Amino acid sequence: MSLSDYFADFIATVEPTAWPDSSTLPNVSVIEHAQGALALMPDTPAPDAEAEAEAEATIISAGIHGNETAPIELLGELLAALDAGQLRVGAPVLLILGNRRAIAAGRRYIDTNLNRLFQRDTLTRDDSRFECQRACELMQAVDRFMADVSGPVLHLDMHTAIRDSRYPRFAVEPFSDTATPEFLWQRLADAGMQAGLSQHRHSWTFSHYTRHYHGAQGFTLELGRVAPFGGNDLEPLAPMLDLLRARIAGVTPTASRGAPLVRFEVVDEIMRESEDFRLCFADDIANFTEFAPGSPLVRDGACGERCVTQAPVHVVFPNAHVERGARALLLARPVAQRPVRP
Ligand SMILES: O=C(O)CCC(=O)N[C@@H](CCC(=O)O)C(=O)O
Ligand SMILES: [Zn+2]
Repeated sequence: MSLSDYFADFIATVEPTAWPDSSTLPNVSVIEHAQGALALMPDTPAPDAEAEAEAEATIISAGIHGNETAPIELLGELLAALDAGQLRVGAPVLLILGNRRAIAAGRRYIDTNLNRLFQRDTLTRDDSRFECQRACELMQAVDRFMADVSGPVLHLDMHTAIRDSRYPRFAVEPFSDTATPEFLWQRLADAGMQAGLSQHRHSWTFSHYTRHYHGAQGFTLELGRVAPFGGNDLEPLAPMLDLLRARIAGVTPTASRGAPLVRFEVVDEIMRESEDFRLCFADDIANFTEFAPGSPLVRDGACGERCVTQAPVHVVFPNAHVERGARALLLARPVAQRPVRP
């Protein structure tokens, strides 16, 4: 069975799909850590993969939100290249397709937002909601992969945003006590990312999981705007595809040096507290739109109106339709840029 067929079956079938014993990839062990989560472990790592100062193993995930199709198409490109022998596995990689039922239905989620559930001890297998079951499986898959690899790991969890953005491609850095090394930010810039947004507190997303519990480097990557399958412009994502290919091959990416990311940090977040909740600005504003002090942001039946207080803020991921108690928008401010060395 090819990798492409395996993942296509995984989305299409309601029955569990098992990875057959015989792998079609030469010199690579394929291990199914969960349905839709395959580890590719090379018998002999590429020389670069061991020499690199950066993380050698990679977790590549797509489809955590079912309607975010560009990342699924990128994963499809990687699978096709692996199947055709055009891409060799030179470093361990865990390939994950997240929310099978939501992908098949073309929806963000079925029962609840999968990307808020990656927290140990709060989630149990007894919670029958589809995404709760899936989060348990994916956490276990990551734990198993991490037990098999040595050295640092990079997790790239690929998404697309609901709305336009002043920076169409941006990386969200989960909260952590340890800083992301500068060379990794530059790797993302080389891969066509335009901005970086650092979280100010735990958010229990998938990339936060690998970072928080396993000390991996991890990012949520926003790769443009949500579109149906076939409606994505993959051209601006070509440098990202190059980075993913290089990670799998265990080689240093050859991409040209991209402009440094514009860096932001989250300073606050606003939760939806009641059913009676609305945004005080047009529903179609772009991510990173700036609001001046005094501007009203949201009106909530439980908490009243929230306005910008002191300095201007940039609004990211505003969404009045999230579940009650969930994050409805992030407020961010620019981080002073370090001088660029020639
Ligand atoms: O456009 C939106 O409002 C959401 C796009 C998306 O799914 N973003 C991720 C970001 C996760 C993070 O904060 O790291 C999400 O909301 O899960
Ligand atoms: Zn998403």
